[in-house]
Amino acid sequence: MDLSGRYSYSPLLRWNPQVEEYFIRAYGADHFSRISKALTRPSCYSCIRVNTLKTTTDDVIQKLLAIIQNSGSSEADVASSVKGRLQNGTISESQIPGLEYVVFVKGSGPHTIDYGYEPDKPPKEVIVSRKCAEAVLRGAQVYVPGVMACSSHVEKGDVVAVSVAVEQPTLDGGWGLGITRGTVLQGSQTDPYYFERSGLYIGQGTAMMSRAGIFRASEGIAVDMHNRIFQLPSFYDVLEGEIFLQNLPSIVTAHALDPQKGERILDMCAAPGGKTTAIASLLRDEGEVVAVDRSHNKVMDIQKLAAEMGLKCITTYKLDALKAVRRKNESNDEPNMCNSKDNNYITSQTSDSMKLHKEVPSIAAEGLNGDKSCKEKVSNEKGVERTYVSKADTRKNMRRMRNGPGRNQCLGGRAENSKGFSPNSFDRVLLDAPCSALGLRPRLFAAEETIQSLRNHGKYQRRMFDQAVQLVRPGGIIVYSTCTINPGENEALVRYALDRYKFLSLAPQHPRIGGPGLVGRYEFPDGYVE
Ligand SMILES: C[S@@+](CC[C@H](N)C(=O)[O-])C[C@H]1O[C@@H](n2cnc3c(N)ncnc32)[C@H](O)[C@@H]1O
Repeated sequence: MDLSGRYSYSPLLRWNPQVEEYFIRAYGADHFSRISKALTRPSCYSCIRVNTLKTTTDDVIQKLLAIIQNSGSSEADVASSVKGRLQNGTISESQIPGLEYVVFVKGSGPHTIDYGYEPDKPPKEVIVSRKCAEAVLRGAQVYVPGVMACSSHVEKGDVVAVSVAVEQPTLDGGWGLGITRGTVLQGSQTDPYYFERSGLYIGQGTAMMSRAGIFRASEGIAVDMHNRIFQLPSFYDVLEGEIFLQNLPSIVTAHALDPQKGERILDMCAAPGGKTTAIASLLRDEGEVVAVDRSHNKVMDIQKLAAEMGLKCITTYKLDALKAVRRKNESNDEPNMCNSKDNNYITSQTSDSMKLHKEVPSIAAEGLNGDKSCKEKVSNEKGVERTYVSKADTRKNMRRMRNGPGRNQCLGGRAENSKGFSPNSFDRVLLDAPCSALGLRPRLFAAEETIQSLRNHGKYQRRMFDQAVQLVRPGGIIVYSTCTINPGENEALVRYALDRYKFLSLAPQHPRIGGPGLVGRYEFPDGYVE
């Protein structure tokens, strides 16, 4: 029997049938099929944003080359782990105008792997969960919790083939993983998911524990992946504070916002802070970036990243972006709504500005003729005075000062609560909205999203956008971005914004990477028109 197809990597992404039909209608069958296939693979480039406040692009390239060559670098330990993965890699400075501080490192793949199959002597195997496999495809190792099943008699040091169990249809019409953790594999067709795992082999590795150890331990590396389908460099812990690994569309999003020194910027859904720190760097740390997120722990992550990158102009708050506009009775300021009739906005829309990057589409909505009054409020000081802190929070803070940090404040820091901000109080607002994330890759399963769940994302995003519009000053800029391919969360939001807020218009964006956005309409079976 020819089993070369079985021990290969040729996944087919599963979608909810209605969602698939909707995307095919939006993109066309061929284009959607290419998108769907591309989503199953990692990007062949790693993208590094250089922290130009601490170092230079040339310096980073030199250091990375030194690490690869393992030439007396103080990061020798890391070097040895990076080296193997970078042998085929090339490092280059971005040629995109304005993005000279971005470095690309090329990976390779997909590679064909010889799993050593011989008739009647199948290789020893490990099955991992889908999430684990997606991480492995991005360059991670196989950690103990990700292992679902393992051949009998696997000992430490054995070479194992690694495949993935992807969700399958269940009898009740849903999707499930019908495999019990700890299952013993026989290498035969009676193994769980035997046929379903055909074409889902993601590489070969060395078992770091015996089979018993893998299922007894609660943490640690189970399989050291030495032979991968995709070889991507891993820069975990390398040049900390000097570089930040970030997808190119995220870097472009910060550029689209075009922050200017001294401005006051709001990042409405900021954690873990990738775009916040990109904006602060573009400001050269001069101005104020107010970064909010609704999760306390995630706000702490932003603080940690800002400290690591040496950025001081970032102020963080825990805040629900749906309540980002301070209520009138909590403010002394008279709200100066930017949609008041007195504001004489000019709407200019060019077809050019509809060319949105698909992975992270963004619009810059600009009121061209607004007043710039909020500029003078900007300083490099923390913007605590601009946010309302309740009496309860003040009491809590005093208690904390007396008693020291609580369990959640183990870093010594804390996330200040905010009750929101005054209307028109920001020069620019980034709304990097929570979304269906259907543009993130590699992805091995996509059928969990339904038409209804996609529509709910859209509703949530529109409510957030309604807040963003109020917070930006007349003449200011809003950038909206997602990491999904769902037009209902991208182009449809842009349509909503322009229809509902006549004073908004699309603004040019630099740099512009990718093609134009989609134009059209879709009528759902329930009559809903998008
Ligand atoms: C796409 S991620 C943001 C990524 C971030 N901008 C970056 O570049 O690192 C979306 C974030 O929105 C946050 N979020 C979701 N709902 C929120 C809400 N109602 N208010 C504030 N943040 C929210 C999530 O906690 C998550 O961190």
